[in-house]
Amino acid sequence: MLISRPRSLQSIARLSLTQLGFRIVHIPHIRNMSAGTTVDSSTSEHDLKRPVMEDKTANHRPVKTRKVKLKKYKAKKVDETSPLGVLQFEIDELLSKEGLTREQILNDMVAVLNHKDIDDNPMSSHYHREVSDVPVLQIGASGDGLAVISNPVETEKKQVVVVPFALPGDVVRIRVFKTHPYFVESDLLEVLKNSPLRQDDLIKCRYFGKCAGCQFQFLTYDEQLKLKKETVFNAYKYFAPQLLAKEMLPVVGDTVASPKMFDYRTKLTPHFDMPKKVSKLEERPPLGFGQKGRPSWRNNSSGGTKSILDIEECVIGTKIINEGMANERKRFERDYKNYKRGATILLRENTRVLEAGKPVEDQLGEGSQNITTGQTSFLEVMDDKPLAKTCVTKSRQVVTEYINGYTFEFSAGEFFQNNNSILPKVTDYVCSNLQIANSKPEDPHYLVDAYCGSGLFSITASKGVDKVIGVEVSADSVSFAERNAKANGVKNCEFVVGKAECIFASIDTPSDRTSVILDPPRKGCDDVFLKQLAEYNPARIVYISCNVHSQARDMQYFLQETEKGKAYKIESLRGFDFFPQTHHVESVCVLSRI
Ligand SMILES: C[S@@+](CC[C@H](N)C(=O)[O-])C[C@H]1O[C@@H](n2cnc3c(N)ncnc32)[C@H](O)[C@@H]1O
Repeated sequence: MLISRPRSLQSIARLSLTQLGFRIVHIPHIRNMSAGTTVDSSTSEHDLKRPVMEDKTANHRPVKTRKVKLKKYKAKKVDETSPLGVLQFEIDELLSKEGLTREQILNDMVAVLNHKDIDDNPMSSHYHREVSDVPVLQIGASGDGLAVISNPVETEKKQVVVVPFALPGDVVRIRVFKTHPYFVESDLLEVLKNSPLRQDDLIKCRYFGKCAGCQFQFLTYDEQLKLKKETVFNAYKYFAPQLLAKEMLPVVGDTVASPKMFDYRTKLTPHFDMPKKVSKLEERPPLGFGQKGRPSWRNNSSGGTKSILDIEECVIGTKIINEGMANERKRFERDYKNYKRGATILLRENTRVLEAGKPVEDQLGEGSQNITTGQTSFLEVMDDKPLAKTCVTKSRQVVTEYINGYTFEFSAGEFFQNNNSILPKVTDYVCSNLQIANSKPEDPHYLVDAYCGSGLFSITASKGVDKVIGVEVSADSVSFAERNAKANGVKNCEFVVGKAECIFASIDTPSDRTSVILDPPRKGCDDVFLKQLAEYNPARIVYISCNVHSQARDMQYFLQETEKGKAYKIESLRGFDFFPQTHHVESVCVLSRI
């Protein structure tokens, strides 16, 4: 009789008998099947219901129906431009370098989830194991190392393993702890041989190597900038391959450095979880940031071992943010029993220009307080004028930033760029790239700032143009954009609450005299918007993005799939390092009409 089995069961049987090396393998449902059951190959891999069958042997008793419930493997749908989506491209690239195919690295998820070995251990215990002497081959956009190891069960196969805190050229010992179809996740246990890139003496933070926040502290800053340049190039290689093939990409420019490499983050959000099945906290839970796996390579116990690390200071946070964190931790120590569920604490830097002759304390406003003295903590800083910095913890409270001579106010909980040290460079760069070629000073010049937030680019670019129209979906941000324009004496900006996709219906500025700034959220722009943008046909486009992968996808769509987009070229492309010590890169792509 022909036995047709679903693929995963076939592979379970094959694994069990030929590759595990066990004498007998206890797989009762498979033994029954091989006694003559036919399973339609269209049956779900995961939920097999055996039909009632007539046993043609001895006594004609019907075989009882038995339901075999296999645990399902549910692959989550991922956005291609998310870190997991990008990893798929990086895996393919690694496989092609190593002369491997996807079939050779496919893990049998059903076996991992359902199978037991002769000693009744779950099959996952074979997959999830320590592996030593693993050479790390490449580094991905998320800052994790990638390597190839042998499949522990199907020995002719390999596995791609993601190793956080590992660099190409490192040789490491790892523990594999999670299996996915095309890769496995691991913890870095020990670095056996250092990559030439690795400089552990540069590490400033005792939580580095454990905390999910930073990935690059052991690299020189130059190396970090080089890696980010590669990330920009790779993003276009993966998501805009047609542009690469048709030589429509300029050479990626050097990544623009952040003036501050540490002490730059003006916003941090430490959090804590309520332990499961606990309605009242009896001991203070860890308060800090997420732990990246269970690494042990740095051999220290800082931060504890829970999934949230207890973190007292953050070397990339500004000084006043760290003071606020110290205050809020003390307050949490005192009040944690009052919390009924986990929470996030907002820490946002606020800057005020000090008026001469008035006590500083009277000019601070609300902010994180020292719980012993009840005083708002502050830092006095001398810039071109005397400033006081405080740390705001209430999301509706208004905070102020000073950038390139402009003042910006916004709600502490709303979007605003988090590294103010690099913002003068970025705003200058954006302004200089909005200039329309061959225009005379007397020619009118317009700017549309789609996704304008509280007006950062609209206002800083307003001098060079006759009129700015900003669009933003958050009404709160738009009211701040209006308020910021007024406070800075800027009269040529108009802000609209609405979706960027709707802006073009109401824009009446001549397109060949108009430049457009795009600064969308991580997911990028949608096709409807890009089509309308192409139809509008502006003279120049400056696309700023915190996700270079969605930017690359959008650029290919705009230049290849829209009618009028074909009449543009990418003039320049480069990263800005808004987040030193981390893998993040902000990308700026400039388009002009051919
Ligand atoms: C990355 S932020 C940029 C804000 C601003 N350019 C800045 O640098 O401060 C993206 C902004 O887009 C807004 N946004 C999200 N979806 C939008 C949409 N469909 N139309 C207009 N604005 C949107 C968000 O509220 C957010 O303020």
